[in-house]
Amino acid sequence: MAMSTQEMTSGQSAAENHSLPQWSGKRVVHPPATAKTRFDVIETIRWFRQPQSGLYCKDMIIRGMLLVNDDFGGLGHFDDRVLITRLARRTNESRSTLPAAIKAASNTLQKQAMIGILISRDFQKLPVTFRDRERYGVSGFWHLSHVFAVRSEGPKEGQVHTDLMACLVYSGPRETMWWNVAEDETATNAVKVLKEEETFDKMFEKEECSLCSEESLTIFAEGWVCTNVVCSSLGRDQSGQVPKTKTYSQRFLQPWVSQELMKKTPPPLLPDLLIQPPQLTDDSKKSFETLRHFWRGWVCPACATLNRRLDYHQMVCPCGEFSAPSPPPNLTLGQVTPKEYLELNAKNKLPPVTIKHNAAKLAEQEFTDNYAIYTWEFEAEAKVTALYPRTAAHAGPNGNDKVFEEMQEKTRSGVIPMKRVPFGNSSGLDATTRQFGANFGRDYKASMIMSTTPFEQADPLIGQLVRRAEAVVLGTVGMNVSFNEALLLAYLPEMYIGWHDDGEADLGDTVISHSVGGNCVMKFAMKGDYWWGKKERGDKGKMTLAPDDPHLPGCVKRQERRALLDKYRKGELTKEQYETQLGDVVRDFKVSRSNISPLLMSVVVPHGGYIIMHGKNMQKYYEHSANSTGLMRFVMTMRHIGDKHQEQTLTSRRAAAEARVAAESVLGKRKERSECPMHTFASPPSSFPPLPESSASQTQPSSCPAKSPNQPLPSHKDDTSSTLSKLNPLNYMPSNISNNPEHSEQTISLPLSRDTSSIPRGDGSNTKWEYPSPQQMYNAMLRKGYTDTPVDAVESMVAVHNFLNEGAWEEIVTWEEIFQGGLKEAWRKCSLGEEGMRMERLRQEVQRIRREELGLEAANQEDPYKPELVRFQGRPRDMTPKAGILQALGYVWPTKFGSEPPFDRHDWYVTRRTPSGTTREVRYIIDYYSADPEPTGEPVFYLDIRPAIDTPSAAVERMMRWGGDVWHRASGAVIREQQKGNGASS
Ligand SMILES: O=C(O)CCC(=O)C(=O)O
Ligand SMILES: [Fe+2]
Repeated sequence: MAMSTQEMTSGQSAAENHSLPQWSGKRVVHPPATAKTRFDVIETIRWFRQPQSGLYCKDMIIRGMLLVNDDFGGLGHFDDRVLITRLARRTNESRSTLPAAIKAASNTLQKQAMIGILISRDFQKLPVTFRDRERYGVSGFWHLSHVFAVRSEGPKEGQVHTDLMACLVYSGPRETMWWNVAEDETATNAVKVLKEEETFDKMFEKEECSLCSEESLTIFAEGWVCTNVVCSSLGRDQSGQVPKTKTYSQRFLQPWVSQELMKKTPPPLLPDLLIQPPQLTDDSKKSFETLRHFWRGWVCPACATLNRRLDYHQMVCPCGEFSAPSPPPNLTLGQVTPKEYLELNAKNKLPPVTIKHNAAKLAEQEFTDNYAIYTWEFEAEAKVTALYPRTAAHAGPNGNDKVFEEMQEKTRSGVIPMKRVPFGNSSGLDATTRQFGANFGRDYKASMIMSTTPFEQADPLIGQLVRRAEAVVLGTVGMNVSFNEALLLAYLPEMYIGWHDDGEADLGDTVISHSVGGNCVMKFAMKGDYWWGKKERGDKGKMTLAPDDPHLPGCVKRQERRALLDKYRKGELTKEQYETQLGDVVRDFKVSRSNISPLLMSVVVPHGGYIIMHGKNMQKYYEHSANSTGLMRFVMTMRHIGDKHQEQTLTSRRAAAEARVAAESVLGKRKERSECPMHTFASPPSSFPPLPESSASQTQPSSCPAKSPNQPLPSHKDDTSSTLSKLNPLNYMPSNISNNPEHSEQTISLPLSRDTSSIPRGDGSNTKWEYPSPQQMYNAMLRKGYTDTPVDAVESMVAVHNFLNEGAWEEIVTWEEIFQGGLKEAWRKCSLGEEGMRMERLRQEVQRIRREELGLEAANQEDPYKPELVRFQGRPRDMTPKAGILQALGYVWPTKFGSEPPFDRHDWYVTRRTPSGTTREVRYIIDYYSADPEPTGEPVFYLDIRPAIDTPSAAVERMMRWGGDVWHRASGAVIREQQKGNGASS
């Protein structure tokens, strides 16, 4: 088993022979480093990758261990010189990494490699010798002397644990070790160095294993066990039994270390971090690479504390003695993205896509000037659309390159602050995200705890990218989504995001990410629960198979599982039998991600690329992860959180056309599917939308449902229109207005249902305009800054609003009935007078019903063209005090309104079919007036509605009908009658 010194030395890599750490020319000796918790060590020393596995393995050799509190296990033993600790565990129910641990332990033994052990200062069971030195957080280095397994019965019937145990012998601190303390006589003397002629073997009684023929040492006081890590009777005695009592034999615990081992040069434990302190000046790639650990942790040169790195911008030690602002240097794309990828893009070749298990099939592909667009489908209604940029999408003042540059500047300067934040609750309180992040819009709590910046206060770049992403989603997957949340992540080298889904409750189905800077590899897999069988928490928190295990298309052994489930449902199997048999069916299925589920697909996301996850089961059944490969990468993922049903497939031709326009400005012109991408690339790049100069470049909202991709997100600063017009859903009420309570002080819950108006939409969709729910109305008011809106007034506000709009529409329909047949016909109708026209309408209605009863075709003139409302525009006048509106809308009814000017004005655009059969748009002007309220307290409004004088005929129309403006009173019937009596209605 033993190797010669020569072999051992040559086994060490040159990289491990570092010189001693230097801090500003002064050697830090005492203490070298200290950490309070396991997480501090893990965050600082990249070797210890995970909080749960305090082992550092490299090349399948154990190089370091981390001990916190009692985590060396119940079977452990710790005295001044001997440490027995668990390396890995396996139960008969779980698939674990035990074989890998055995291999690593075996290699470590064979190479007699030294193991650096770090012990947190919280460690309770430290023996006296170490307690003195515990403040260093580092115990020194140790050798692995034995590895053996102990099998024991678990708490459950039939459950068997196999613990892989390691025995380590203290080899003392060494001069050349970085953590060397000046002199530690106690510790050094504690090690009883074996004489040259002594060997390990001579110290122990041995037995030969009947299976592997290896001689093993007596470990337990009661007997021998085979300690050959590759023997199948590992941990058993000669009769094949697991020893019943497990007391370590005193002889086994005797401290010793060989002369040979003492001669070995130990590897430094923190080579990069300590030897290469951050260089903050040079912006070359080289110096950035040398900073590769600075995202993790750093050692304070003043107090030698291991500090985690949470802030993107600076390092400040709690000791108060040291701080170093360390913005990462601005990087060029050549530095962050492997050259070949940039060239691949330039040549218009796609980055590689790996599909495993035939799990995703290529459903669609499309090419535009700026992107190649591929969509893959998973079997259970989930899709991934990837957009690979062409050079056109990178170049120019507005391309992805510029976005990357601007991102760097804004995150460096702190305009967009990036922080690492605590995870949710899954990984322990102390864990922080493996990326820097900033959230905008709604809270996104799926995997991390992060404060959020409202869109209105966010840097314009964020809004611009959100709008662009919305256009991309519209133009590619045809979804009209208003994203209300954007998570910006920044990845430095070695940063990543682990397996997760983006499926926060009530999260929209479509999630898009836009990546700039370095590449990343994004992976997709079915969630383990669905792959192996859907688990649920049963009695006493125990996980059992869900009786409705969906065995999705593509899951492991689907047919067999289905058959078993059928039997179970028919009562032919008990739940236990079903679970056992299902376990047997899936047990031996080999997967690449041990005990989770196999990789379904992995894609390279290049600089400028978009990934759209969509389909209703994407987040439910599948999960994804992303590993960045460049030196720096930003990715913004956008989601719609909250309102369900916000995403609508574009049905109308008009909406689709508008979407196309918006999308085209980002994607460029579409290419024929058959067209070769190499070929189409030769065409000149289409105009790319400009980045906004600043927040001042906000544009007025347009009537187009497809937002301009460069339009920043709404901000109340520029909003000068009245409350009424802001709240009017027909008047650009933001389609993404939330239908959930947003205001922490909202104590009364408001209805979420939305009434459908009687007003047809003029977009060819054959649908009616929808009014906002009271909750939406309230949210809209809060968004506009009217935070003192009384909640209990909102429902009446909505009612009044809807009523006003219905009244306005009724009036417009009347105008249209008169004038759509042309002026001549209109004159005939007008000459009948108002009463006459009412009679005429009644006559037509009776005729229509009679014809229907007789089964006759509707007569042309009896089935007039129904006008449709295309769009609205609020044109409030100066005097629109908010208080007046609130009063008018029903909270505190004022006793007098007097003769106030109109409190709001709208322009409504309506379709009209002319006698020649063409359709044109007619504009109506509506002035809203309020009047004295009813004695009962009901508010009274007047709407003055007339066609705008956009054309000479409109002027004639107005004269013809009234000879002037008409007052339409849009209040209740009683009021109408009363007004009529007073002669005020005409
Ligand atoms: O880094 C990426 O591209 C993935 C980000 C992601 O999955 C997320 O933000 O949820
Ligand atoms: Fe995600």
